[in-house]
Amino acid sequence: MADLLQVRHLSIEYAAARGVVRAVDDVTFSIGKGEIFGLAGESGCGKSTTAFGVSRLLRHPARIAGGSVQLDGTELTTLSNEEFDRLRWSKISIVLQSAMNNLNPVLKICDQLTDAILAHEPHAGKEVRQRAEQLMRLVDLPVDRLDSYPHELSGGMRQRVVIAMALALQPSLVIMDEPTTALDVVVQNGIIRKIMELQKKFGFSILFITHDLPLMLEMCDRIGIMYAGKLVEVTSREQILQKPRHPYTQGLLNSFPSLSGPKQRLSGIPGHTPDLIRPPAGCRFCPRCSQALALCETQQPMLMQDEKGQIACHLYSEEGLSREQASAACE
Ligand SMILES: Nc1ncnc2c1ncn2[C@@H]1O[C@H](COP(=O)(O)OP(=O)(O)OP(=O)(O)O)[C@@H](O)[C@H]1O
Repeated sequence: MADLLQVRHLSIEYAAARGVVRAVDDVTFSIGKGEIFGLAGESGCGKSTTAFGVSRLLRHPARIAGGSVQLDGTELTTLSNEEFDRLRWSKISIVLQSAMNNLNPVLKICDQLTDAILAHEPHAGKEVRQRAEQLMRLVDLPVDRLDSYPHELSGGMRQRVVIAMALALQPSLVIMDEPTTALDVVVQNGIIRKIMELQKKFGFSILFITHDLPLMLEMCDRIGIMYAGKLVEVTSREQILQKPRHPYTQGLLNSFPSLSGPKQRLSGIPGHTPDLIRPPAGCRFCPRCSQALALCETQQPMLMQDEKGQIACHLYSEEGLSREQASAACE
């Protein structure tokens, strides 16, 4: 699968009163054309900051401290705001959890949809209303709701409008950060089914962020697991379901009830995430890891590629294994 998005060694910092928070640290991943890629990890691990970095939504005190983000070969981090505005909605769009509350309360839905289209296609003219009607049908909303104001729609309907807006110009990448979290489960299911249907129909790629790991495992082709600003494992849904490798991925999976199979006690992960202003010198997960080697305390594992995906863990590195064997031989 050809890559659509390439994120390379991306680092993002927040200048906080206590010091510099490196919320995203040397993160590298790619998303193929038509692929659904998920980012998972505990609260505060840097998922949203990564998504904001890719979609150029970072605001002071955040800044990109290094790395590159390429969309279809175009470097996004160095584009001027005007240049990026031309790509927003037409190549890359974003659906946030709070987006349904950010619709302009004094504009009818029709005006919000047509404004989005006209901003990129000023000559769309009369057909723009028809395009808005098509978009409403696309997300299963009654066309007469075009003449409603946002407060006249339910939360689920407003989020469908936001999804329609995100798809209005047929972007190649849609970033979805907790797109259904604020909605009840039934409405949530309907919207997720709709997103999947539209993704199949139009073939856009998705960067999907959610705390709902079972949902992510259902939706995504590949998943990146983040811990304390670092990517620790990137692999296929099948690999994660069958044999998660990183101890953190294993812990994360054990924190959620299984979708199938017998009921099991959830074990969770003891301890808490480190302070990102002063992260541990070695592996950031080491203080919470039941499988840690001596090396893990002092040396940060690199993200390595192998046939199963990418993993940053000394349990899978040659150096980690050889030291382990050497110390076992001494005992
Ligand atoms: N404005 C800010 N100033 C300082 N630190 C910030 C700021 N915004 C976020 N952070 C820190 O950056 C880190 C990453 O936050 P981010 O919101 O990206 O994580 P997340 O994984 O998306 O979390 P959640 O799942 O809760 O949304 C956290 O440690 C957070 O405290």
